[in-house]
Amino acid sequence: MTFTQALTDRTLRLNTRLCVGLDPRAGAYRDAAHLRAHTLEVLEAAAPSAACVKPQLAFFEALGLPGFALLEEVCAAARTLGLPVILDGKRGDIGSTAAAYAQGWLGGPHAGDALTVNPFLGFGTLTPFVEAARANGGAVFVLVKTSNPDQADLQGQGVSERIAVELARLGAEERLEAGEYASVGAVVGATHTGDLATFRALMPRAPLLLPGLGAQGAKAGDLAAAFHPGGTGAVASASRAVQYASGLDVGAARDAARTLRDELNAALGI
Ligand SMILES: O=C(O)c1cc(=O)[nH]c(=O)n1[C@@H]1O[C@H](COP(=O)(O)O)[C@@H](O)[C@H]1O
Repeated sequence: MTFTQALTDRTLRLNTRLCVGLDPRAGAYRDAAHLRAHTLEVLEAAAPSAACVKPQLAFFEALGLPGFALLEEVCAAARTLGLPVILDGKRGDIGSTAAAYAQGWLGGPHAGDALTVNPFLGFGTLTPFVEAARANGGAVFVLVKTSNPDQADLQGQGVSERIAVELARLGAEERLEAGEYASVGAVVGATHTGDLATFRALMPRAPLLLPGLGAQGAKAGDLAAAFHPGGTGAVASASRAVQYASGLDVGAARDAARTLRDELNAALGI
């Protein structure tokens, strides 16, 4: 099963459109062992409410080599729990370097996972990522309009819509059954509620990743326009609002994930 098939399957089977972000902050823990234990505990606690999990690579890179070992453990645990993995790396570079990123994060041990990708260097630089995703049953989520207020400096609506049109074109190259999504997805900040219907319409076959739920102010009740009827085609993502819902209380993380899942479903009338 490909990443997008697994995501849709879990969304419908568990009735959840929540992506749980894992952004373990070293400063929140006594030591590396504490960080590791808490991160794995949160993953397990939130999993029943999650359609997928999104480790942010920056927080693992910040830990040096032990961070890479922990990332492998997180990915393995997610697989055991049946959770598709989106590696949030926002990678992008000239084509030859992009190929190395694609090999590292969409091939080998990460085959079948998805990766967030930055299109700033041009549409041609997406090719190695898209090819690796297609070859390995994975997916890419390309930044279209990010959740942060500063995005407006460079991401005018015209730019974001141009990216969306290109992603739709790439998605249309794939032969899909009814209800299936392409391996080329898009990141649209959940904070841009007024734009969700536009991007949904521009990219009918793209799975959408909507980050910004919770800590950045986006509300589950405002995101219905990003979904297709039946509640497929998008996942909304929260990191701090789950992992640190109440300090390091794992029960609170479990409850927060459940609540966000339920709020997303309520907004869709599901
Ligand atoms: O690609 C992402 O996931 C992403 C895109 C975006 O536009 N905004 C955004 O916040 N993110 C990531 O989503 C996570 C948001 O974290 P919280 O604000 O704690 O939920 C971080 O890991 C960000 O790097």
